[in-house]
Amino acid sequence: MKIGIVGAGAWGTALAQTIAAEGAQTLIWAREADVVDSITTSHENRLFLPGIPLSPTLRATQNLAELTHCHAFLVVTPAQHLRAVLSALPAGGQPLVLCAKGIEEGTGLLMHEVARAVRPGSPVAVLSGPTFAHEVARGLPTAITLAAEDRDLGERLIARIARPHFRPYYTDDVAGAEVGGAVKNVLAIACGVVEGRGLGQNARAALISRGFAEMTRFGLAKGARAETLAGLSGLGDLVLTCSSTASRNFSLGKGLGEGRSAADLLADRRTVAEGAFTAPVLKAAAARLGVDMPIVSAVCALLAGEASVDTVVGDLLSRPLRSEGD
Ligand SMILES: NC(=O)C1=CN([C@@H]2O[C@H](COP(=O)(O)OP(=O)(O)OC[C@H]3O[C@@H](n4cnc5c(N)ncnc54)[C@H](O)[C@@H]3O)[C@@H](O)[C@H]2O)C=CC1
Ligand SMILES: O=C(CO)COP(=O)(O)O
Repeated sequence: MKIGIVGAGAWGTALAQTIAAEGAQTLIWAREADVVDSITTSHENRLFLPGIPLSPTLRATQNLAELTHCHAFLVVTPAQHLRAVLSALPAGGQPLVLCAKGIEEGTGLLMHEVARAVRPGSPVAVLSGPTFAHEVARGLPTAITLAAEDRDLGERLIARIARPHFRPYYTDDVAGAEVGGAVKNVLAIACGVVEGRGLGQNARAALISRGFAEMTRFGLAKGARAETLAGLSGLGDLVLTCSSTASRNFSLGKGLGEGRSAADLLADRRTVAEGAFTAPVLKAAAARLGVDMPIVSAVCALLAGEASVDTVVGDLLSRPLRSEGD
């Protein structure tokens, strides 16, 4: 199965490197000419994954039509660009493995729902978990969830992309895998705020736990299974991104906690902090479903500049005391 990678940010490059490292010719589509040039001539993605040598068997192109002969696509563009990129992919019913973590602005759709709308003839899978790109690209041990309703497709994809250091685990719970990845980005912003404002490790642990309760409530309302939310793509990724400034979402939150504005922190950046886009869409989706997500709402207020850090923290701390399971 020849796999084409669509999107050459940090994550697309790390996945391409994982596949190409064992000698398979691998083709990656990059939007930027300088990224194509950098991968082709220096075997490095200097813009999005600097300092990590890439396999010479990895070839980059700026022309999506060159991917026509691939048998499956790993689609690794940011969530808000998925629809446009899928529309521009060459026609064909190849399976799509969706790797973005987010919810679409305007529609509130999960990524697999966008893919089904744009390419109804293509089977869909989701790849999501605790996977910092720079670690995967260096060959450090990583486990990840691969979700597909069609078990046979899921197992064929897993057989194709698994490596000794890169272990996909199968589930048929596509919505569950996507909800975890989308929601944890917003919660990572909140944990970054705790770090930036110096609120302590207890507060961070409380946010992870109560954030996970929000993720679970929302996920169950979207038809996800609790076991998926407690797995690699949910709790696993939540713990990773809530613990490290290697996370762009956590770093964004840290800046907010230090008193900088979201507009300032997001201006001119080339890398994506998905939680900033997902937060307001998630808040609206939760309201439609009648799901209470106070931490997500607090992140929205901070991102919109509607309230100070101290105000949103005070509001969270003054909520009525309640049972843990509610
Ligand atoms: N970096 C990581 O460690 C991981 C990232 N992801 C997810 O992968 C997705 C891609 O993130 P990264 O590779 O980290 O991106 P990145 O932040 O490294 O690079 C930005 C990407 O956005 C693309 N882009 C910018 N404007 C665009 C447009 N108009 N149309 C299409 N593409 C455009 C760029 O070409 C580039 O590929 C995100 O949803 C992210 O949450 C998932 C797992 C790990
Ligand atoms: O999703 C990720 C790791 O699993 C990357 O997190 P950030 O997008 O916050 O950097």
